[in-house]
Amino acid sequence: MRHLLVYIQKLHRFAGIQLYLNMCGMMLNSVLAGISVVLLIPLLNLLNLTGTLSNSSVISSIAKPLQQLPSSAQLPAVLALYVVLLITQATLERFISQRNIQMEQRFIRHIRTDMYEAMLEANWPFFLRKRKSDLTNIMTTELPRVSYGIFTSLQLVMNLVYTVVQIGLAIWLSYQLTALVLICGLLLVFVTRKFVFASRSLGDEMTSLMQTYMAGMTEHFNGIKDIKSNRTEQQHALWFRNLTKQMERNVVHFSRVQSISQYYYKVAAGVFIVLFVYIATAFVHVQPSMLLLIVVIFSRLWPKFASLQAGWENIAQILPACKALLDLHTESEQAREFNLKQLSVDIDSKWRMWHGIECRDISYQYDTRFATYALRHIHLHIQANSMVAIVGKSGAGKSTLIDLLIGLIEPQQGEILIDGVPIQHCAAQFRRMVSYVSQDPFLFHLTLRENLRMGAPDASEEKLWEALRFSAAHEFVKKLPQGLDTVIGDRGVRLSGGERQRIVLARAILRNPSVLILDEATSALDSENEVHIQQALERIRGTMTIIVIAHRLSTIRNADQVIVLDQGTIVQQGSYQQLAQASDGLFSHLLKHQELEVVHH
Ligand SMILES: Nc1ncnc2c1ncn2[C@@H]1O[C@H](COP(=O)(O)OP(=O)(O)OP(=O)(O)O)[C@@H](O)[C@H]1O
Repeated sequence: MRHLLVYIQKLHRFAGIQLYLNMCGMMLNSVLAGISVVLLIPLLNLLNLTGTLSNSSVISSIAKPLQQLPSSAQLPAVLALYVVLLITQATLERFISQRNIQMEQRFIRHIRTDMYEAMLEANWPFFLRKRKSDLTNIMTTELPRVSYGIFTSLQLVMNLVYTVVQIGLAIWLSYQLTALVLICGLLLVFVTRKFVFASRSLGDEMTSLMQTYMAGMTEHFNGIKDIKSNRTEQQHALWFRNLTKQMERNVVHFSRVQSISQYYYKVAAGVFIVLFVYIATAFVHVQPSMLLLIVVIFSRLWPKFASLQAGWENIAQILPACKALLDLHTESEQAREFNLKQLSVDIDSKWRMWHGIECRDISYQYDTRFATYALRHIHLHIQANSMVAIVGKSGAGKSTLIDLLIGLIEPQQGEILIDGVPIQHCAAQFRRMVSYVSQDPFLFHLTLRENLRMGAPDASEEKLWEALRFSAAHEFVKKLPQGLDTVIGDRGVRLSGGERQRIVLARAILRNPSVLILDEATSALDSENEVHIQQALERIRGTMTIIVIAHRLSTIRNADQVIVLDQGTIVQQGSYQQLAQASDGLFSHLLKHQELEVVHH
């Protein structure tokens, strides 16, 4: 419940006076509904149905103003008032429901944006800990459940107010019978409380089923090529059938819980009405006309009791979604690395790195609970505008070192300085000046032009082609039927791996970075295109710092400095020639191995 209250407080802060106006409107509506019931009294009186009761103080105090009118005008006046009341109530209800929807949608947008921006502001370790599908699930499934819960609870409050008003009215008419109804109501709440607990645990189950569903869908469609080429469709279909069966059971179970509790209320309503009539006539001796009024009031009140119960159950069912959303929000806030709104103000777009990057005795562990280090005691200096290559076997720590150098992760020990400034003080600024091309180049489902302009929105057409020429991509782009206007498929799948790499490389160079990082960025290229890119890198050499991770050692022949990593430590460092000549070193071992591979091919 605590988690839901946090969101209701947020709504309170967000909507302010609007929330109270809407609630006042809803209350006014309940009062109008109550008045329309009270109007039945003069109506019954005029129709001579109140009999001896016309002398009662309650009836006469309501009927008195009417007696001022001529007797022939009394019935039309009451009927007209009744119609006016009904129209006012319906108009008010329509107006309030419109205002509520507007407020609801604005608030949903607010919590959606708030959550999305909080995640964008979170640091990289936050994303390392999270499954992407869980984040998608929260944004697509849990968030609407939360907003539904918030407004269901507001509705619940209003129903409570309405119920209280109607109870007050009933007490005024007959406190004995009202007390009896309330006791019956409380008894029913006690009996049906187990349905609220059941709804809560079904809500828990639904949250975890939806997480599994979303994770499964993301994985299966990402790995669809593997699934199809290895003919594992059947296992996946079986998994899917089982999971969806559980989801179906969960929803059916929840609706069964709700229908049982509603059934209890309906049966109880019938039994109680019979009991009231019997007790009222046999023991309390209430006049039939008063009894009729009370039956009218309770026949309106009882469905409200039933809807209060349904409201509780709905809220109990969405509480796990509130907890999941709030936990994620708190976690992303704790992992915040910058303020999105402040970012563009703080960044100096002309900033360049002049001296270089220095690593002083850095060590890094992905999981501090274990004694395994991804990197250990790294001392390193990368001169500004030089070309540095990082080599090593798979798992040696090359990508981890890059993540540290650009401040995506922080070392547990040691420090990294950019032009003498600790990276944690200038990471946002520094990363703006870095172009990073990863092992798995990512393209958005947009046109080639939009993809290229992602990092440089103002780049001219000429600059785009220049960048494409740099990455040896201009010829294949020219051949595309719509050239730069070609929409590239989901993650750019309509392009080959090598073509994708060249487009991402063009995008990286368009930003005119101060530091260009190529993490296996040319691994999918044929040797002809790789030579083109090497020549292009030679041309820009000296104008920016270039850091290259490469398995193909032929590509780093011209590097100023080669760093050899093994099991998280630097085992060799120097120029290509120096390292190649050190025959007992790891580098010449790697070199020999690759020469052998070339001969075999
Ligand atoms: N997110 C992670 N969580 C836990 N351990 C990780 C994570 N990423 C990498 N590691 C571990 O850290 C070590 C270094 O990994 P890293 O990816 O930096 O190596 P690499 O040299 O770039 O390898 P490759 O050439 O295969 O990409 C490896 O032992 C790897 O298992």
